[in-house]
Amino acid sequence: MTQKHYHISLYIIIPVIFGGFAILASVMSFRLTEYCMEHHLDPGTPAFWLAIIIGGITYACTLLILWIILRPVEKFIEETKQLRVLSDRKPEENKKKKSTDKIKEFTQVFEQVTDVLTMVEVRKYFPDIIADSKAMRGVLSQVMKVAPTDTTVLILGESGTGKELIATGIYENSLRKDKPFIALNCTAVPDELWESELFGHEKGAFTGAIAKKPGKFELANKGTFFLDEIGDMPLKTQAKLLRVLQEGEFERVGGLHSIKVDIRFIAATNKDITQMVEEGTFREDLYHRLNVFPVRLPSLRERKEDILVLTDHFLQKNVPEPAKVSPVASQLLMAHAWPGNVRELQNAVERATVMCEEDAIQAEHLPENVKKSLTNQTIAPLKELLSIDEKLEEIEKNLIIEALRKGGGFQVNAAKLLGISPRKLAHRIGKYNIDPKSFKKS
Ligand SMILES: Nc1ncnc2c1ncn2[C@@H]1O[C@H](COP(=O)(O)OP(=O)(O)OP(=O)(O)O)[C@@H](O)[C@H]1O
Repeated sequence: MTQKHYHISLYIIIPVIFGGFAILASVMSFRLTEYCMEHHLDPGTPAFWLAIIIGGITYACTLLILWIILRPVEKFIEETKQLRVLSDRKPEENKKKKSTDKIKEFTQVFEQVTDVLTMVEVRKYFPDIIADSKAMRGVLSQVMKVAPTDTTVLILGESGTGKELIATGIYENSLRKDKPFIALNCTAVPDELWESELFGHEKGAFTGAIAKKPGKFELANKGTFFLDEIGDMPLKTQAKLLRVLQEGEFERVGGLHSIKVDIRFIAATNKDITQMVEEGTFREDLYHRLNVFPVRLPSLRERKEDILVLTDHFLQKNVPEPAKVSPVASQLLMAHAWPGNVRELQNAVERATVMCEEDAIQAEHLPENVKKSLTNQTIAPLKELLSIDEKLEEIEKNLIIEALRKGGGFQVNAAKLLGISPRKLAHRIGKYNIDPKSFKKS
């Protein structure tokens, strides 16, 4: 005989049990009072004992339910706290916390687990993208959601922030990953070639059209079309692109019949496209068609936690036995504003690798503008540092970030490197809003 299993939600069971107790208590008190009145007895003493009994049973049931629910959670917390990847505190500190603030402890471990899982997810699905910072992981979790759909994505971000890398990541995690990926850099197309580049042409359509040629739209059919630097597309071409986006059809230059296509579009720009719309240099209707799922990539200045991880990544990419980065060089890399973002960093690391003949990259191996970055902080574009205190704070913040990275994200290690107590370090981490978890290696 097959056994049937019924799964009832705890949200139903627990209210039913406690509701049942409340009803039972009311019915029994009513009956008791009725009985006492019929027999001319004082209901005070029996009511007191009834309350004690029902209270005791409810208390025991609550304990049992809590034990059943919390036992696996506590086991999970205990086991995960043993993992090196999660524990950034000494065991004694963990014990102290456990007895005083259990909810806080649970929340902290759950947050750490989620953090590590997102890092693992990022590395699994985007192996070429280094994204340890919270900001970038947030972007990638958005990208993960949109990748397997056919939704049009508009990637915004300064030059060198990795827009092309993200577009490739979307394609590789999409349902069209076995179909063509056609990329077109809109800055690279001369004005007179736009039409034949996109739509292709028939033989004899114009002088020099000696044979029929398919355009990018035709090549991208059933696949993905990445329009890089879309802000540089001429207005005339924008109108034609809009038709393909809306109706999925076009004609070859010199052609008479329409060709239907099924394309997933990804566009990217480093320009302020809303301002372009306001100025009339970008079509508003096309902007709305493209802006279905905008993804904004933060500049490297906004995710300083990624700088040294990216540096290590590029060092490992260049040579089999990569050099280390000296503390002073790390400090300079952290202090630079990186207007050219990841691309500029990549070039600086490549140059340093060539220049460096020792086992550690020193300040002198870095480009001139990076070497000057600590002094340049007086005119740092984002923060407009005015006073010496602000400059010192920025340097202190950078030193903490560097120590956290070296200490693998463990505050105890970082505090030792900095020669301060973990308590002081925790205070400063809070002050500068640094996320120590993002320095942990999964
Ligand atoms: N998160 C990252 N991890 C690893 N490499 C990165 C990352 N972001 C960017 N890069 C590298 O930096 C370089 C520039 O990236 P990419 O071309 O994608 O930037 P972009 O935003 O498209 O630049 P542009 O606007 O100038 O076209 C590439 O070599 C890319 O591999």
